[in-house]
Amino acid sequence: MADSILSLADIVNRSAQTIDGLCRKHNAKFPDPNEPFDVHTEEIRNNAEVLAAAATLTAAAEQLVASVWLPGPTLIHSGLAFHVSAALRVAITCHVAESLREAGPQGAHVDRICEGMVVRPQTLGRILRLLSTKHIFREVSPEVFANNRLSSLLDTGKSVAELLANPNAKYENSNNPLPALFEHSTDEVMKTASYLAEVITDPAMAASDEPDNVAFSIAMRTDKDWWKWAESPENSMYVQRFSLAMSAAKQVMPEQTTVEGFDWGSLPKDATVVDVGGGVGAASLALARAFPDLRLVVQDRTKTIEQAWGYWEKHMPEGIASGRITLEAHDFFDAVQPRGAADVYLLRFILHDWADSYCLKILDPLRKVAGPNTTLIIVDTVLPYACRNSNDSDDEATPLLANLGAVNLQGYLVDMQMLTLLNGQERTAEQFDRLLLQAGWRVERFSKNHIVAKPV
Ligand SMILES: C[S@@+](CC[C@H](N)C(=O)[O-])C[C@H]1O[C@@H](n2cnc3c(N)ncnc32)[C@H](O)[C@@H]1O
Repeated sequence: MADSILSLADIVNRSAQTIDGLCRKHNAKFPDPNEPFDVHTEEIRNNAEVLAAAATLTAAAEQLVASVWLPGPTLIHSGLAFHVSAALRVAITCHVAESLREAGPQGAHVDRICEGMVVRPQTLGRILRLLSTKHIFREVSPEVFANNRLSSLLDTGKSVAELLANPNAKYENSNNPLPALFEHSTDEVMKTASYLAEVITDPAMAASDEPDNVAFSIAMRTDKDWWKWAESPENSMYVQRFSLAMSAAKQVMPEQTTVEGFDWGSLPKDATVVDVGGGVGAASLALARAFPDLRLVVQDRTKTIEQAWGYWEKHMPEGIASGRITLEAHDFFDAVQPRGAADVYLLRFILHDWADSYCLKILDPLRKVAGPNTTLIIVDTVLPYACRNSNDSDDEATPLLANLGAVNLQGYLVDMQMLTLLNGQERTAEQFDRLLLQAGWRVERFSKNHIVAKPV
């Protein structure tokens, strides 16, 4: 057997022993995959040392499977993976996780899960068996399914009776935004992704940076870009779901990371931070709470700023009343930045929505008015290469993929989402360096997905 395979198996084994040792040290039980998700039993997995060992184990185990299992079936699994996505959407629309929560640990027969719904038991049973094979749900006995840790994340917390009475309100007043994220991903995002090959082999579409000339345009039969499409009243169902989906996505990088991602305390008293495309101002709110001396300007599209008034009225009315917080409708493609030379321009999850040519249009007005001490802070995922490069200082002897494969897959999947929905992209550090230099900004440092730049 190849040394690399033995070495991967050894990494899996040693990482598992590390986790076991840490669990004993902290007198904790590692979360049982067959029990529903619960923040208390998850605590040990979030311990930094346990998380690091779990990441190494996951990267090694996934690479081991790809190295050992038959190449044909391995590829077929990737080629047909969309069936798992489609099945996941069915489980959500048929309220299976809620039904199985009500059934308890012994589970429920598929006949019972289907009660009150159009779906046929023999069909849903096949769909749940596929998901159980992917460790989402458990088939506890033939045709009887129960929730497990993964499937319980699909539970909105509502009763099945309530959901059947009003299925369109599934996400209203739910504390769990994950089902909305998965339904958004497995509906319009999945349909959109299926046109990627057509788009990148069509000479006109392939050469286009336009956000209204993408796979999404074909899938949703629209000539509007995502932003204008989302503002159309007939798409309000998608937009509500998307807003909730984004609150789930934000859990991965909460506003607090921006409070910690830069030394805001080093700015002069009363420094002005312009949150360009700041949404309703969630990151600005976190900054305003942590640094009472900052003056914050939240700029976004007119419709978003209309919502922002209610948001600030609820969370920090005194900030608006004192003039410390300014809400401003402003199109970031306008040639003039109305705030002039600010101390900081913050672009949080903005550039990944756009192709380079559009990013330059956003960055140019900021560079024109920037003073010598102005700081530009970009918050976006910085994607590593899948190979080692000359800047890497880590262990070259490890057989693991340089980006840890499965552990960091999400960034590359979101990159595809940006490409197909918006003509946007997640970028590598080198791509950020080049783009920002072209716009007249020099990167000073990269730190935890916060890119700090100064005028050239
Ligand atoms: C991915 S969201 C990021 C929001 C916010 N920065 C955050 O971190 O939560 C992108 C934001 O860009 C805004 N946006 C899109 N096009 C815009 C434009 N032309 N001018 C100003 N804002 C725009 C959207 O309304 C949205 O709030």
